[in-house]
Amino acid sequence: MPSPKAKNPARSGGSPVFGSSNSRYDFMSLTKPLNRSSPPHLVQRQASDPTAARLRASESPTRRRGSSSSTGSASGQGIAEEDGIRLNPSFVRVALSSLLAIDLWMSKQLGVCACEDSSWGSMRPLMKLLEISGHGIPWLAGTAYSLYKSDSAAGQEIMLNLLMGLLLDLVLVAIVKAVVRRRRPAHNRMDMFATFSVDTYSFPSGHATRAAMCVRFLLAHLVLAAPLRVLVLLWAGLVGLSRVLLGRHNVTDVMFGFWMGYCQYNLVEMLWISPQTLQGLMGQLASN
Ligand SMILES: CC(C)=CCC/C(C)=C/COP(=O)(O)O
Repeated sequence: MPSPKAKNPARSGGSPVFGSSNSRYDFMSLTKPLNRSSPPHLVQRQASDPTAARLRASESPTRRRGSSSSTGSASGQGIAEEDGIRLNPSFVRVALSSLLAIDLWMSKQLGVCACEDSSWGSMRPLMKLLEISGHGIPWLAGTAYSLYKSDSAAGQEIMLNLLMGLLLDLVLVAIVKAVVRRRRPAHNRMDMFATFSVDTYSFPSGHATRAAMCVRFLLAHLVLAAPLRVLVLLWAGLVGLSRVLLGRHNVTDVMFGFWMGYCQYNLVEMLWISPQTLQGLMGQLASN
């Protein structure tokens, strides 16, 4: 993830390319030539840098092998061979770096409601309303209340499983956020209510996972008229979009979040607690 710190050289010019240092992605200049005395993590960055690769190609092992014969240095040849390996940056790494660069650029362009004086700052209250509609607290409270109020076994079963799904979502998102540790976009104003400490991180968007999982859940278990089904889908899409417009997330955080939430629903189905399972569990608890 791009370091939001002003130290970042690419903020003041140069093309954004990513490298990972301490699990963080930073900008680096494409225009700087390869520095042989670079620390190892920078050398690693330069390996994924196509321009740097071109620069290195101009001193490729074949060329240097010729020049090394003039110097006759065995160690020089060793370095050339070593560099020969670095000259083949993996296509996946380059593609990933480019994707991340596009992601950062797009997310910055789309963060038009990040603060009141942003270009679409007047839409911020509406975006924050969408944020609240996808927040964990109203969903947990609403589901727990419906479970409590439900007087049919079928209704209780559905609400219990939705509650379980919501809790599972919180745990899984917290694990991924803690592992990936991608910082929120620099233009985000951290004024969200009721967050966990892992919510300082942005990958994946918890709102997007919850929205995707809940939408699948509701469409599968509630009998809704077609216009309502469309509305539910639209709501999820808008929650995802609002995350980027508010500057809370990069586009990939939300896209991955939607995918993760979609998959989480499969997990909820696999772990489905039926009245029989519940009775069995209760029986086991009572006998222990
Ligand atoms: C306090 C509870 C129950 C949930 C926290 C919900 C929350 C604030 C998630 C962060 O969402 P994003 O990752 O989309 O910003």
